[in-house]
Amino acid sequence: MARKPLIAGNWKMNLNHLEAIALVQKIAFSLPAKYFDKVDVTVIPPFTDIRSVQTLVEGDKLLLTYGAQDVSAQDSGAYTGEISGSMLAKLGCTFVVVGHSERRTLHGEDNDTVLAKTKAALKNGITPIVCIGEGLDIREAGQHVSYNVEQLRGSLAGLSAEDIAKVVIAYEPVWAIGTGRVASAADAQEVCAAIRATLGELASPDVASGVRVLYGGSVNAKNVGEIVGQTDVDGALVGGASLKADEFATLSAIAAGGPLP
Ligand SMILES: O=C(CO)COP(=O)(O)O
Repeated sequence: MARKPLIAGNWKMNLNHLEAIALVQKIAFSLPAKYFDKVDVTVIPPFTDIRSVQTLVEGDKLLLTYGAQDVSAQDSGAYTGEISGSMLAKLGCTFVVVGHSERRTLHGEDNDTVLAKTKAALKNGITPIVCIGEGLDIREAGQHVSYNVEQLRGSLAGLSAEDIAKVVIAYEPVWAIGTGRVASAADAQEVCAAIRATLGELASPDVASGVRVLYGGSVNAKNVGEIVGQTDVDGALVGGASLKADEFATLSAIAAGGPLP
């Protein structure tokens, strides 16, 4: 099944709502409509920027989409500081990142939490981008494939094939995030292929062939072509390079198969 590449820019805790508007305008200007037939492009700003991004995207009928970096596992109630899936749906979010390694590490999110948040996204019609990835110790011990397969199984445990068909998976080796140390294209392919095989077991080969599996970790305009050229890599979750309009537009164009803007 042909899978349309997805380039998702995870801004992390960067840019206020005014800076967000400026960046989205620049990206949209740099990436004319013709590219969007061949690549889906989404920005994932902090919560406080989303309303402004929504107003801009809807007002100017931009073709890029947007999402959030996290979602509560709860529907509503006494959960100070949490943001619900229905709130994000109301803001027009297409995607939500779930289980990013920074949340797994800094906020103690385990697979059960990630699963609950994945369900919260699905319940509200938002596509979860479920993140998995090994640390350097696991990679050096040669355990990365089995580690990622187990993390994937835990993060999707009990979901129906119909639900699995609606998720995006992001493989982000922790040692490659923000370090400038990108996994080789072969490394990315090895784990992404194992992810797809596992999705085949959890759902069906047919479902697995339609699910987008992204790579993330020091992706930039120079390395994105080789990475998304791999059979089982369907795009990228981009951190640092997504904060620069020109670079993000260029790498999105490369993922679309060109030409460069
Ligand atoms: O964590 C990432 C995206 O979610 C990757 O970040 P960098 O692209 O800055 O390495």
